[in-house]
Amino acid sequence: MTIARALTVAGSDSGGGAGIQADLKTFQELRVFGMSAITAVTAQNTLGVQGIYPLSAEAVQQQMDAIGQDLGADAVKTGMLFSSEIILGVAEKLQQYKWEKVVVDPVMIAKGGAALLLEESVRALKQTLLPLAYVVTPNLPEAEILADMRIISLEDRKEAAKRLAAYGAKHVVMKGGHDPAGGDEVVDLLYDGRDFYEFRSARKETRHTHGTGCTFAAAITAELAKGRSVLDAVPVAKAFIQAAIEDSLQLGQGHGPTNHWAYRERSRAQAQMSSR
Ligand SMILES: Nc1ncnc2c1ncn2[C@@H]1O[C@H](COP(=O)(O)OP(=O)(O)O)[C@@H](O)[C@H]1O
Ligand SMILES: Cc1ncc(COP(=O)(O)O)c(N)n1
Repeated sequence: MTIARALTVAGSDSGGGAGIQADLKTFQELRVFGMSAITAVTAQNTLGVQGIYPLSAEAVQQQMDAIGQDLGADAVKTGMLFSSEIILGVAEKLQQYKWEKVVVDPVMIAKGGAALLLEESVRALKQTLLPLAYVVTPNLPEAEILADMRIISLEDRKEAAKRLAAYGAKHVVMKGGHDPAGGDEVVDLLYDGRDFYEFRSARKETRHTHGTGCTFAAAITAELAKGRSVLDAVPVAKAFIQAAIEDSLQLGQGHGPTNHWAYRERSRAQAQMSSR
C-alpha cells in the first residue's frame, strides 16, 4: 500500500486551532502521513496572539532537509512564514527537492489582528513563492494585497485571480469567507489559468472560525498528496471545512477552533446509512 505524505511549513499555534496543529490534524483525518517544518512559535489561544518567536531561516531549512533527504513528501503546504529570510529559505528548498505540489496559503494577519507576515515581506511572497505555487489560497483581504486592487464584485475576484496567476501560481483558490456581501452563501473561486469554477456552501453564522484557512488549505494539500487533481481536491476540502465549521467545538472564550474530526464522523455515518 502506498502511503501519501504531506509536509507543512508553518507556524505553531499553541491553541491547537490553526497553523501546524490544524494542518497535522487535517492530514491525519484524511489519512495522509503528516510532517512539519516549524517557522515560528506563537503563544496563541482563541482570544488572540500573545507572542511570536520566529525561528532562523537556517532552522527552517534544516527541518525541510531532514524530510527531503529521508522521508520525502508528495505535497507541501506553506502557511505563516513571517519574514523575507524564511520565505527565501523555503523557496530554495522547494526547488532543491523539486517539490511541485506546493499549496501556498499566504497567511498575513491572524483573525485577532496580529501580523503573521512582516509588511516588507509581501514582495518576497509575491516574487519568490507565487511562482512556485501549484495552488495559492488567499482570502479576500490577502488577495487584495497580493493583486494590489480592491475586490468588490465577482469580476474583481476574477481579475485578481488572473493577476496572481500572472505571478506564476498554477491555480488560484480565492476563498469567500470574508465577503461582506456574502449573504447566506460562501463562494470559493478556483482559477486554473484558463477557466473559473465556483464552489458554494451555506454560510454558518459563527465566531468559531479560528484556523479555517489553514484547515482548508491543508485538506487540499492532503488530497493532492494522494494524487488527486486540484479540481477534485477542492470539493473535498470544502466539505471538510464545512463540517468542521458546522460542528465546531465551542472551546475557549473567543474565536474557537473548528472540529477536525467532523468530516470523518459524517462520512462514517453516511457509509453506515447507505449500508443499511
Ligand atoms: N461562516 C462560514 N461558513 C461556512 N464556510 C466558511 C465560513 N467562513 C469561511 N468559510 C470557508 O472556510 C474556508 C476559509 O475561508 P476564509 O475565512 O475566507 O479564509 P481565512 O480563514 O484564510 O481568512 C473557505 O473554504 C470558506 O469558504
Ligand atoms: C500559527 C498560525 N498560522 C496561521 C494562522 C491564521 O489562521 P486562520 O486560518 O484563521 O487565518 C494563525 N492564527 N496562526
